[in-house]
Amino acid sequence: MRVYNQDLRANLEIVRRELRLTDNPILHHISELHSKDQAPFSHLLPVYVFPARQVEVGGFLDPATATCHSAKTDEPSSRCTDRLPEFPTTIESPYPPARSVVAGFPRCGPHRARFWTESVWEFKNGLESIGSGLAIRVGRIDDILENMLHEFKRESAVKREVVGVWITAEDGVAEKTDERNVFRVAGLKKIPVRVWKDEKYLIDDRDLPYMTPKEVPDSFAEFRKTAACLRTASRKTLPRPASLPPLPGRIPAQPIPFRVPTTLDGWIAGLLKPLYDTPVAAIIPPWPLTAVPQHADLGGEAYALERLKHLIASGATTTYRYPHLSSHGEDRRTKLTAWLALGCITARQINEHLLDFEEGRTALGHHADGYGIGENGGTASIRAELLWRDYLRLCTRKYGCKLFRLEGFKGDMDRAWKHGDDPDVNRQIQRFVEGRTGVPVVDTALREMSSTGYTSDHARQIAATYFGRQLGIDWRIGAEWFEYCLVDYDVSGNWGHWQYWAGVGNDPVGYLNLGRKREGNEEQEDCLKARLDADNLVTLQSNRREMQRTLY
Ligand SMILES: Cc1cc2nc3c(=O)[nH]c(=O)nc-3n(C[C@H](O)[C@H](O)[C@H](O)COP(=O)(O)OP(=O)(O)OC[C@H]3O[C@@H](n4cnc5c(N)ncnc54)[C@H](O)[C@@H]3O)c2cc1C
Repeated sequence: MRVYNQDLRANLEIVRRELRLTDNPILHHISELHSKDQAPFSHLLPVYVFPARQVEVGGFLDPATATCHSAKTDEPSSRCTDRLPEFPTTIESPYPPARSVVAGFPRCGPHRARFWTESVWEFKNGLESIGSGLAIRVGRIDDILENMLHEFKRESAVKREVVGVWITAEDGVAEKTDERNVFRVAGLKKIPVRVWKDEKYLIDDRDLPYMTPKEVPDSFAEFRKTAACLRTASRKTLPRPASLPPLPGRIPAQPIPFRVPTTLDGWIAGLLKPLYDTPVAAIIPPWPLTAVPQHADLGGEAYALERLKHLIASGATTTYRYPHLSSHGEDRRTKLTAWLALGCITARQINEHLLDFEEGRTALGHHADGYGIGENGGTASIRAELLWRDYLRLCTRKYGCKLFRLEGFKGDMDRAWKHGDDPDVNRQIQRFVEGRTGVPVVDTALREMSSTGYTSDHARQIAATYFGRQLGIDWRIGAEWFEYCLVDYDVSGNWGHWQYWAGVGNDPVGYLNLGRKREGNEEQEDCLKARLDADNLVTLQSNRREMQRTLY
């Protein structure tokens, strides 16, 4: 009989878009149990998987696992082991390329890939600072889980077992499939799975008045009524955990044929490498050197909080949405979305900071206009915008895969869409992607987005309206292009808005007439002035002059 000197009972946490320590329900709960010595496990293993269906992971294929091919016969001969192969090799990924369904764009472009990696890495550093760590892997969540559960128990002087798998719920269709697969894999080993609520939104799921997703109204205005007072609609944030149970000693490695790096630079290089080889990389025109990117921030929780504090201290949260006041430029928009999308910060953290400022509870922002005098137009607008995020997420919950259907939530089968198989339409798509449509305001938005990963809400609306309603092209291609470009890509935010502006989503939407092309593009210029408030245009307009020098 085998004698164990000590049991190792590990809980496995599959980390998703909750890349933060503060206001993190799972970590808060574990930390509480750990501090009272009540945790039902001795070790915690947080695991993050870069999903192969969303981001190209070919840059991590390990040549040492390649199948060697004879130069003459080109037939597989043996598994390569510890030396570089003599003959050309093929390393096959077990996963299909991460490409969009309609147009075949890579699903995640360089701006997001970098920001995402930085955010994961900073989360890993944060976990290490409180006694834990993070195993970062690539592939499919269920494959990694299966491998981990299998390898975990391998020969050891200590009895090692995984006693639970925890994961946070998400509403996207593919994310739901991942969840089901986690249940399947863990179920085969009789390991219980616990699904936690996603708490990065403004209004907590438990406070919504709907019994089922079907009850979510098809109009934002209607939904808005569910939270009469947005200031108090949010729950309290959770404190940063003081410490966590340690990692189990031996952590199963990344399964072949991949090998994962041990540095941030290695991760970024691995994710960017396949992108440079795609045709898309070659067609994006260069960003004019003198133009200032509006979103040049780094990924990770610390940077998100720094940005939020800066917005409050500078008074930008008070002047938000007031185009004629003095805060032109960089701070006209919060630019918090990329962090929100990855869960580096939560909407309720933003709300809580705004409340502290409005009530003068902390010294932050005490020199700024609006300090200590209650809600103002700016802070109220930010809350209203954050509610939009909540709403779009609930629409995804309600409509599932209809989010990606051409006929949209409305099921509008009457519209005749143009498709890329027509050569003329294909050329229009190409020009849209390149930011060379000939409509300056659209081109400015598109080129800013592809070059920097960000453009403002109004600029996005204009580009989406132009593509979906003016050109009448299959709007999903535009949505897929945005998915590639945007640093703040979020499945509900992007696809929900594209439906809306293409006129197949919820809420009746006004038609944003960008005007026909004509001499001097005066109409577009007027439209630009009307739709894009002075805000980011200080940057955008000076960028535009630079761009037009390159473009026209
Ligand atoms: C075609 C199109 C595609 C979009 N794709 C995305 C996307 O992939 N991911 C995404 O998060 N948002 C998306 N949006 C919504 C919006 O454009 C961005 O949230 C906003 O531009 C982000 O900039 P910001 O952080 O400076 O936001 P601000 O304008 O400063 O707003 C503050 C916060 O409110 C939220 N917010 C603001 N405007 C909206 C809005 N219209 N809808 C929902 N939430 C909003 C954001 O979380 C934002 O961080 C899209 C909009 C359009 C028209």
